[in-house]
Amino acid sequence: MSVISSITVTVPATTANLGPGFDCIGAALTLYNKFKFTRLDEGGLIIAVTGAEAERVQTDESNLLYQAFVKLYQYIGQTPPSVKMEIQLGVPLARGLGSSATAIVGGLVGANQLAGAPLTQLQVMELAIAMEGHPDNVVPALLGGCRLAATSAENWSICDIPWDENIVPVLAIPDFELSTSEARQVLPTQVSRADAIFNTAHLGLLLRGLQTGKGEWLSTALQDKLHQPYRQALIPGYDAVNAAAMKAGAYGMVISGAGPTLLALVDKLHSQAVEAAMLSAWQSTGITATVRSLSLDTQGASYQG
Ligand SMILES: Nc1ncnc2c1ncn2[C@@H]1O[C@H](COP(=O)(O)OP(=O)(O)OP(=O)(O)O)[C@@H](O)[C@H]1O
Ligand SMILES: N[C@@H](CCO)C(=O)O
Repeated sequence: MSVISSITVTVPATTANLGPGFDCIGAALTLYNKFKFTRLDEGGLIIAVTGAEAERVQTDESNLLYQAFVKLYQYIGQTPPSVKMEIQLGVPLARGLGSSATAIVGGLVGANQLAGAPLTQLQVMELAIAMEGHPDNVVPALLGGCRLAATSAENWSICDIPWDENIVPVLAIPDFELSTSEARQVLPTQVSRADAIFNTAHLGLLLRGLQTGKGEWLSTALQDKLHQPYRQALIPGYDAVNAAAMKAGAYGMVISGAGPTLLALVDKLHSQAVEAAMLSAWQSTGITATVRSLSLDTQGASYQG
C-alpha cells in the first residue's frame, strides 16, 4: 500500500429527483467543488474555505467533509491522521444542487486515497449512501452521468440512464437557502395508491424521454405527486418561474433536489430563451437568482495526487 501525503478531489454538483424520481434518480452537472487534503505531522484539523459563501461552511470537526473523512477511517479501523482540508466552493450551499453530497463523496474519496485505497469504489458508494440517507445525489456525484439507484435487502443496483445530447438542463438558482431536512419535513409519510401509480408511470416515461429526447414524452414525464406539490410553497416565485419557463419552450420544470433551485429541461434551441425567462420571472417577484445552462458531467468524482 503506497502512502501519499496530499490528494485533491474534484466532485460535481448533482440534481436529484428529476420530477417523478424522488430519492432514486439524479444527474451529475458541470459545476464542481474541489477538496485538497494534506496529511499533517501534528495539529489535528485545519480547514480553509474559499469561494462564494465560504463563511457559511463550518471549519471545525462538525464539517461534513471532515465527518466523511473520519467515517472512512473508522470503517477501516484506523485513527484518522491530522489533516489540512482546503475547500474550493463552486457548488452553492443548500440550494438543491447536492452540495452535501460533494462533501460526503469528497471526504470519503480523499480519505480512501490518503489511506492507500483500501476500499473499492462500490464500498465507498455504499458508505456515501448510508451517510446521505438516499442515493440520488451521492451516486451520480461519485460515478458521473445520470443514475438510477434501486436497493434490495443485500445491495444496490445502479443503472446508468442514457441522456439525449439535445436535452439541456437549465438551472435557476435563487439567492436563498432551503435545507434538505426542512424540505423533507413537509412530506407526508404515506401516499395514496393513485399517487404511487402516477409516479411509477411517469418515471418510466421519463427514462424513455431522456433516452430519446422526445419532447412530448418529457413534457408529461416531468410531473410528480410525491414531493413537489408539498414543497412548492417553500419556494416563493415557483409558479411564475414555471409559467415563464414553459412559455419560453421548456419541456417541463421541476424542483432540483429538495430545492430551492428550479430545473428546466429544454432542447438546445430554446435554452437561451428559457434562461432569460426564468431569470426575469424570479426578478419580477423580487428574488435575485443566477440562471445557467449546464451539461451532464460524465466522469464523477476524480482525484489528482
Ligand atoms: N463543501 C462543503 N463542505 C462542508 N460541508 C458542506 C459543503 N457543502 C455543503 N455542506 C454541508 O451541507 C449542508 C447543505 O446540505 P443540504 O442537504 O441541506 O443541501 P444540498 O445538499 O445543497 O441540497 P440537495 O441535497 O437538495 O441537493 C450545508 O449547510 C453544509 O452543512
Ligand atoms: N431526494 C432528495 C434529494 C435532496 O437531498 C430529496 O428530494 O429530499
